[in-house]
Amino acid sequence: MTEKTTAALEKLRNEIDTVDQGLLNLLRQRLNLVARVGEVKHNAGLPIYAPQREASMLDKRRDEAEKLGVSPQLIEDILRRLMRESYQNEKNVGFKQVNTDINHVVIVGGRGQLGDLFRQMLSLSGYQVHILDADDWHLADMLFDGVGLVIVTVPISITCNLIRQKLGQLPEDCILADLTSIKLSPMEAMFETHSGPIVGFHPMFGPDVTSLAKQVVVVCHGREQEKYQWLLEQIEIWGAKLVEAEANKHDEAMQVVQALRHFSTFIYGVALFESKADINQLLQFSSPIYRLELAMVGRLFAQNAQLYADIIFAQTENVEQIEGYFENFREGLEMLKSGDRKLFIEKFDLVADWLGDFSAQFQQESRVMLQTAADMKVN
Ligand SMILES: O=C(O)C(=O)C[C@]1(C(=O)O)C=C[C@@H](O)C=C1
Repeated sequence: MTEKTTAALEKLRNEIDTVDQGLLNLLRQRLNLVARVGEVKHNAGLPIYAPQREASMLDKRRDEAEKLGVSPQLIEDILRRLMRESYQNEKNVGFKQVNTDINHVVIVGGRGQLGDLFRQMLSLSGYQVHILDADDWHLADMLFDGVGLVIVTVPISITCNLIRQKLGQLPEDCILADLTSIKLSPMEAMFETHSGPIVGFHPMFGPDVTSLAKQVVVVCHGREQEKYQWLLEQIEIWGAKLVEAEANKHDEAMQVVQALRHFSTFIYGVALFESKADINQLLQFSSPIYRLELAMVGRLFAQNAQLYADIIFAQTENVEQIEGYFENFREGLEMLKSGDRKLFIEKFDLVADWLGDFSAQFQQESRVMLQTAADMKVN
């Protein structure tokens, strides 16, 4: 069925079209300027992400919007979206190479998604990168000859053995780094195996990101930081934020952030499957927040089972965390069975108090996400 219209409406729509075309031309102009910014940053070795510039620009545009009777949130949303585009475009120019003296780089496990992302970023920065994957070990001696940096990014379950068994003969001054999502045991393995510079990283994002701008990379310092300082600077030029952590503290946090989270999502998927839920129908009746929930579940099962098994089975402490969670569930179920609404409300208030200002912050963040999810809907 065609939508109803009137002559007056069509006239106004024509004017809107003209304004939107004007916006398009302005976008083109902005993209051209951003491309030039990319060149300048590339030559000067400046990071792709400039948080202070973003904050001051957003402040000014919000003030100006208010004076024009435009919602400040509207201009902020638009500019944030445009800046996401900028990260992408500035990346295409490549990045300044911080260390031009380093010999070639070898990524062990470089055909995995994360390895490939690091290969891309290092290549875009002018480094000579070689991949060493499961089938390439016959080339190892040749590739390790004179190597300046070795990055290990293989499944967690084989990381430590691989380091101990295969990386004992690296050149003394070669930097040995890993990208494993737990840090204590790989760091121990690297310390035992290699006597030169060592550093552990955990990139806190999926390999499907299009730019590293604003992404967090955890760094666990190992040995001879002065020798790998350039690599930290290089990662910052890619736009990522480095967060320093001690390996054991990092691993403790991962029990909650990764193992508990992914395990709950996994069980939720299992429950949907066991109850033979009709996903189409659920989607039809879903509120925006439930759509996000399904997106989280769907995203997990769209990926590699081995990867999630690796994360969930990585630390024995994960079992304790999950057992604790199971106990909370059991108590919650008792409360439900006995119809104890009072207890529910008491617990609810307790948690809300404990979250404090974070609840308001998370509510605001989720509001933006829900609105974005609603914008994506076509009918
Ligand atoms: O001004 C810069 O440094 C830019 O790279 C441009 C721009 C933008 O699109 O306005 C993009 C990324 C930065 O984080 C800040 C601003």
